[in-house]
Amino acid sequence: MPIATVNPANGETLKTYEAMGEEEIERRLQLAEATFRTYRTTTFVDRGRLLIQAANLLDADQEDIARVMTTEMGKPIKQARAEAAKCAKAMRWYAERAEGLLADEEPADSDVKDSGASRVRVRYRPLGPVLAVMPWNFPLWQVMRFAAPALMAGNVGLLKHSSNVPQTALYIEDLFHRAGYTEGCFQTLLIGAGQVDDILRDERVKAATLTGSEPAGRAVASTAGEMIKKTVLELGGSDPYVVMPSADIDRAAQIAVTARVQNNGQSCIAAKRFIVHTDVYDAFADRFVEGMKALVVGDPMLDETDVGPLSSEQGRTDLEELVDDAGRSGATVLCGGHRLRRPELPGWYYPPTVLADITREMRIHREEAFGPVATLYRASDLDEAVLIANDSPFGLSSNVWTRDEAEVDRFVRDLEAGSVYVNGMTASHPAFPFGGVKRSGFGRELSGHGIREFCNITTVWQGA
Ligand SMILES: O=CCCC(=O)O
Repeated sequence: MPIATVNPANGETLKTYEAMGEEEIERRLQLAEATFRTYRTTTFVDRGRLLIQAANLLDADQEDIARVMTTEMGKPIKQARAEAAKCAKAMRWYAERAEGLLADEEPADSDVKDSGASRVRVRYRPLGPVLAVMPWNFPLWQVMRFAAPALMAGNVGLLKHSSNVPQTALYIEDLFHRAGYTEGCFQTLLIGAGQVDDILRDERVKAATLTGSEPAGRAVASTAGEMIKKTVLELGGSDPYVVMPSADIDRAAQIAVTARVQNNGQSCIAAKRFIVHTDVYDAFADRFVEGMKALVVGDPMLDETDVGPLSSEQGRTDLEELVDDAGRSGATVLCGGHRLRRPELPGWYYPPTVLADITREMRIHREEAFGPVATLYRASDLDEAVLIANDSPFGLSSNVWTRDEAEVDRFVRDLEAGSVYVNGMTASHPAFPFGGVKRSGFGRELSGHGIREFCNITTVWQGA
């Protein structure tokens, strides 16, 4: 894939970039290593000051960077502004808390004594240059939620961003430089996917984090495994959204629409499979379909737009194929659907779609639908709802709607996912761990768990 900005709202190529060659990559790796040697010795106060400055600059740039993101990948402009604001919030969150999150830990006195020590401490030390392979869907947020904790922990970052968001990738590097970070603290590598493997194998790169597709995750994890390097993987999701009879059905249906179409339906934590108790199935389905039909699909630069184009023609083709496959196997299209009903706009649009009568044989039951397409399932009771919810290779997040605390306990006990959101939709927050199980990946981002992922957790044992 060429490194280029191609506007998904009209297919126009606006800017192309040459991939960096071996010499430039070598220069940047050397710089990362050299910078780490000194940056690792800076104080939390110094690091926090830099990160707050970057957050302030980002706030000032909000409208400009929002427009760049929308131009590069098509998200509605209001959501792009919110993404920039969320990044600044996470940067401040880590700037203010990293020292506490990484404070030395002291084991219990009895254990210290038992080990024969006079004192034992656990210290979180940085690892070194970390390679971040990031996706286009939240082009600023995905990077910042790695960069903010990594930089606060004393690591330095190397970014391989998705090839369709080069201007956003370059903006992030520039943002950190303008904030006062030395050049090697955070560098964007404009490279193709084929150049990642060599960089990951380089001894100077100590760890990697990847958010993206399962094949990309598998490739990075397998090289990292061979090289014995730590990785965090955040891959796909096909999150369940379970609605039980005691729920507020109007609200559950209203939030379901947002949960499915946020970011034009291209979010790993978007609710994708709607599993509804048979007693409230019809009521929920009517309201949900009504909400999906009412969405404004159109130019993502307009404030009134709810759903813009998909990020690429291939992305739309993939989604169409999933929907067509379901249709051929007997799914009922409650709204939206196949390409003939695609809105007649020049870009890569796809209409908000709801499919019912889903069976296990359909590809859409097992695969992630990366676009505004929802699948509806009917469950006869809680046990069946859990069975359907867990019948997926993915386990990123989950959503349940019920006012019955016993049911909440059952869902929390049994759902195979990295989080359970009750009476609300999944939304990442700097303070809460984010990540999944099964083929959604491993490791956690955000919170104290996220910042400790790329630390050398060091036991310091002192004798008498
Ligand atoms: O695509 C997955 C990440 C979405 C988010 O953190 O809000």
